Amino acid sequence: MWVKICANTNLEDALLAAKLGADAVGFVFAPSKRLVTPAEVARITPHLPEGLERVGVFPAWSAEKIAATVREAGLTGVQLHGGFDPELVRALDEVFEGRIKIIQTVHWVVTAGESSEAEVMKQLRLIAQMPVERVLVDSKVGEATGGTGVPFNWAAASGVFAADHGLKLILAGGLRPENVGEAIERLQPWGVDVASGVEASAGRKDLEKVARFIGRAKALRERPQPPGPDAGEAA
Ligand SMILES: O=C(O)c1ccccc1NCC(=O)[C@H](O)[C@H](O)COP(=O)(O)O
Repeated sequence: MWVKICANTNLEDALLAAKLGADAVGFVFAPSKRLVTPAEVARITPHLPEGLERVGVFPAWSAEKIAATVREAGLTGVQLHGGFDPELVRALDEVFEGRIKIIQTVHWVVTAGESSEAEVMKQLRLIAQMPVERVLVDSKVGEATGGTGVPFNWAAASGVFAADHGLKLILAGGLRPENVGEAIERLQPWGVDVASGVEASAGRKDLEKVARFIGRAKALRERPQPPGPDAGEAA
């Protein structure tokens, strides 16, 4: 199970996530209580272990601005969190030539009486035609598109996660040490992602919560995937 500990704001927390077995750490460049600047991340990444993925979470910026931030901040991946824009994905693929992993975020709207199932399924079909393998499914609560701490309707999402769209789905939104095991068992994602659920306060991680979250997630395996370029990297 691939695990990303997101919304890091300092070296100590990012190193802790690495030490406890995270596959990736995230840094948020979108408006957030956990916002960091490229210069701040540039001071953190040189001190992280080689194999740890460093993912920037981006709002709807231009390809040029994202690429410049990737270089300045020393990132290995980009998470496109400001909506699905095929032109942006193509432009980034051209600039990075496969050297930087792209994660496309898709939002599941958390609103009473509504289901995002059809819309999310439609977006996944479109993304499957793009040079993107990884898709993060996250909660949208009102205007908040990340770091919400609110899970979406896993029962309604089970068909979406079980469908064979050839993508690596990463589950996010309201995960915590207490519910990540149930979430994995119900949806069998390729990976899981957490921000607020392992914090002591906004932007500060809680050692014990991070340890319990990673321990629980790593004890469970994802559904077997067809072999691809990433095969075997997230055991
Ligand atoms: O974490 C944030 O504060 C954030 C704010 C705005 C856009 C994205 C953000 N985080 C991106 C992530 O990948 C989070 O891990 C994901 O939204 C899950 O957050 P949480 O529900 O708090 O675990």
